Amino acid sequence: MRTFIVKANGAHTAYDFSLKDLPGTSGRIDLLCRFLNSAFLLSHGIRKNVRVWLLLYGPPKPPKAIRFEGAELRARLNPDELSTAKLIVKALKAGEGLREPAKELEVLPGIYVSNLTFEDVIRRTLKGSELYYLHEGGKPIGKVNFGKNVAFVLGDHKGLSNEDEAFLDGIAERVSVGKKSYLASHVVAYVNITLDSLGVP
Ligand SMILES: C[S@@+](CC[C@H](N)C(=O)[O-])C[C@H]1O[C@@H](n2cnc3c(N)ncnc32)[C@H](O)[C@@H]1O
Repeated sequence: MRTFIVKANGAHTAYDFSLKDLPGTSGRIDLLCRFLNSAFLLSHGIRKNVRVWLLLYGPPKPPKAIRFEGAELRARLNPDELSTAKLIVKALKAGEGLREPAKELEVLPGIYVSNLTFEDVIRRTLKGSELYYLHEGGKPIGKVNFGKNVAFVLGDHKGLSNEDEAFLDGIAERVSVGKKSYLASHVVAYVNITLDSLGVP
């Protein structure tokens, strides 16, 4: 099982943006759409062994956590950003009335929304997976011995904050796919393909 956790510090937590201008109005939800597509899509199918947590921390009411489960997804993830953005909008609308800190609401099969924090999600994930933080300065990915259940944390276009990094220190090994800073959606595609070649489920 592969889990990808992306912390999007500016991504809006309510549907107060324009689908016609995602990069300019949503706090970069366009980036999250490309991330989801790279995490799940194969040429003719979907990766059922993938879970993605989107942690949205932008205005007006952070946090919002949206979980996508490959094994349960029925809604079509298409390569275009707009249809993926509409799934995120659906989740944000469904989560508007949520008050409980830990309750997850199923929005569509395989898509859940909650008020879980980044730290909550990391703690949950640690119970069943080895945790890695994808970072340019980390250990080269080819030198890591991965187990069966692996989880990776990534930042958005601005990267993780010092506080987020301090929280991960000691609980997540830093792993790198190269010295250059790549787009998060490219990194997740590279990690998926590398894990495929290493035979990691
Ligand atoms: C666009 S990058 C963020 C760049 C941002 N300027 C920074 O300084 O962190 C988005 C995320 O992709 C991951 N990433 C980018 N390049 C990477 C690399 N070479 N190896 C591992 N992870 C990488 C990191 O998790 C990063 O936070």
